[in-house]
Amino acid sequence: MTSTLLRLGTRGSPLALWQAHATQRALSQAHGVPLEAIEIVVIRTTGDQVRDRPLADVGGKGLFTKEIEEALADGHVDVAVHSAKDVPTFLPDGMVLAACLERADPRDALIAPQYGTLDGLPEGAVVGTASARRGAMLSYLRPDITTVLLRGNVETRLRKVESGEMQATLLALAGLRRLGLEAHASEVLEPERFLPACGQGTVALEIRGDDARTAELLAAVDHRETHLSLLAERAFLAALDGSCRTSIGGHARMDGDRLQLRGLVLEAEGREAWTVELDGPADQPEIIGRTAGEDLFNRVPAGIIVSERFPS
Ligand SMILES: NCc1[nH]cc(CCC(=O)O)c1CC(=O)O
Repeated sequence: MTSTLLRLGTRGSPLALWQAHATQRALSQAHGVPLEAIEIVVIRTTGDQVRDRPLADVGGKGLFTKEIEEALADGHVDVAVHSAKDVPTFLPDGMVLAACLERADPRDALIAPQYGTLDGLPEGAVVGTASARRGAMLSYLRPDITTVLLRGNVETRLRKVESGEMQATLLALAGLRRLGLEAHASEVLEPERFLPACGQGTVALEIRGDDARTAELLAAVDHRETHLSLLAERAFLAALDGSCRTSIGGHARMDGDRLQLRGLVLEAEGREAWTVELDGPADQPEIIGRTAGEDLFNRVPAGIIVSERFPS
């Protein structure tokens, strides 16, 4: 019998399981132990049980992470494996993001079986999404388009578009790839035009802040560029104090020893957008993120940014 080196907590959705298995593979390789030594523990979350309402109405961020963090706090698991994009801006006390796997493609993809591209969608087309950012961004670029709520897992969403219930949807390219569904992407949207969510495409590993043993084990799989980018993107979000009701995009990438961050806040209906671009030394991601966030915060009119800590 193999003894357990680490226990990974994850949701049970196909995407979450892919992430847990990727983490398992990376850790098993890095430490020269069999896959079975890295145990995967599936945990059901509140977010998994809500199908019919916008997530923001159920209580916003944390719906997909709370129960996993509880298992982490209780010591039932050593690591919580998350899609970085679904991790709330402010972690519970005592928890830290210790490591990131190498980022996959962070771009959003349009799935429009009949029309192909955003520009090719007919006047008044109906596009489904559950993301405030994607809905507002679409309206900003194409004010004639109607966005409707589209929830459910990736397969369910694709089926609704294929059946003609709506003309298009938008999904993360990374998620489509992980599920082997990339062929459904009819257009990949460049960050310059359609800024992804902070953390999109990144798998983040959360641990108890006082768990030095796990921190050391995870250091072996940490991808530096991804980690620095995530720190910048999350510091940007924190400075804006944004909830998932606020439409915020953010994307950082490294260029040599510099880190470049692009950030965006949209008015909820996509009537207006405010953008920021900032670069700085790559080893100061949090300063870059915070400075960019504060700059936008000062330029965006009151009422546009909904606070996560003091929800309205
Ligand atoms: N909110 C759900 C979610 N969380 C992470 C991904 C995709 C994978 C990733 O961004 O790492 C998705 C699906 C989507 O937005 O299309």
